[in-house]
Amino acid sequence: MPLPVAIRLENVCAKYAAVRAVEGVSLSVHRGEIVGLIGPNGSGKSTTLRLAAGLLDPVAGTVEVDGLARESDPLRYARRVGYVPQDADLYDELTAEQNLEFFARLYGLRGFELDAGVYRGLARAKLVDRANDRVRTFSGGMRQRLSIAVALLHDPAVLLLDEPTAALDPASRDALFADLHKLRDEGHAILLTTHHLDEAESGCDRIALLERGRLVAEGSPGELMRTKSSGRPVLFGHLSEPLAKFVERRARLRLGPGVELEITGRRVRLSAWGSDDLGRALAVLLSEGAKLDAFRTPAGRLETNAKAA
Ligand SMILES: Nc1ncnc2c1ncn2[C@@H]1O[C@H](COP(=O)(O)OP(=O)(O)OP(=O)(O)O)[C@@H](O)[C@H]1O
Repeated sequence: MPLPVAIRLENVCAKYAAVRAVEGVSLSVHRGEIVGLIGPNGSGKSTTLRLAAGLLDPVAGTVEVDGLARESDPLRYARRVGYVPQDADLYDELTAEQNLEFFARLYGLRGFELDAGVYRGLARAKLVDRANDRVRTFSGGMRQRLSIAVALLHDPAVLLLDEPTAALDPASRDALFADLHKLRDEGHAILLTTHHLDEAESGCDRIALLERGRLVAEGSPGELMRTKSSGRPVLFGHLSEPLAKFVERRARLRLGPGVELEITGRRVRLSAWGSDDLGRALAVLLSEGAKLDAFRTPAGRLETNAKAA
């Protein structure tokens, strides 16, 4: 029997001035479950997460954690939610311990509770032996672990992560998912966004697919594979060096119709209508100077196709 629902979005809509970013999304995440929000750029993933975090007010619909509507008690709601933004909100010039202490004080921890929270955070982030090192000396994986430990300082039931793997290499990404699986098994409800279908497929219990602000499919990775597989070839890669924005723009101009290129941090996803087109697109990317460490095209894996949907 599934554990109770921890976070529930019911028919939620969000706008930025005239831009309708999320339209009528209903989604629940149970305790002991990891749900991955996927979708193309601009489909509303981050906005949905910000709604769930209580950082953005919906223009319609309700958002609840453990049955508590945000508007009824915003402070209690905030205590139940941990949010890890895309760019880690850490202080580079402070040490790991000082960062944890700073945020723990903001959460109102004092005395023994404060000391215990900071130590638990260091242990959770596997940074006990780096407690006194400044964050600016940390790798992407270490920063990400520390950000998650900060988000969990007040022991929330719900953990929300925006593109948590964007700046991670494949080994750190796998380590992150191992940590998330442990948190899930401890009973946390986890909602995360990703561009990468392969990691949603292997790391999440359920996937929700957004397109143009609407939830267009939801289910286990297996279910979505059966209903949404389009056979469109896709390639996942990892850049050994970040791609300059102007190079990315130039490559996009040359890629031609039907080719989709998504770059998140160092992670690359390229898809096209056919294998030949995909090969040509890869050649364009490489000729523009992209340095891909590794790439793979998982045959028969979950792939969505916004144009054909
Ligand atoms: N602060 C903002 N002001 C105005 N429009 C915004 C703002 N943030 C997002 N939008 C718009 O809202 C829509 C949804 O954006 P959102 O960032 O939620 O999508 P996303 O799926 O997370 O995209 P990405 O994968 O690129 O991060 C887009 O049209 C975007 O341009």
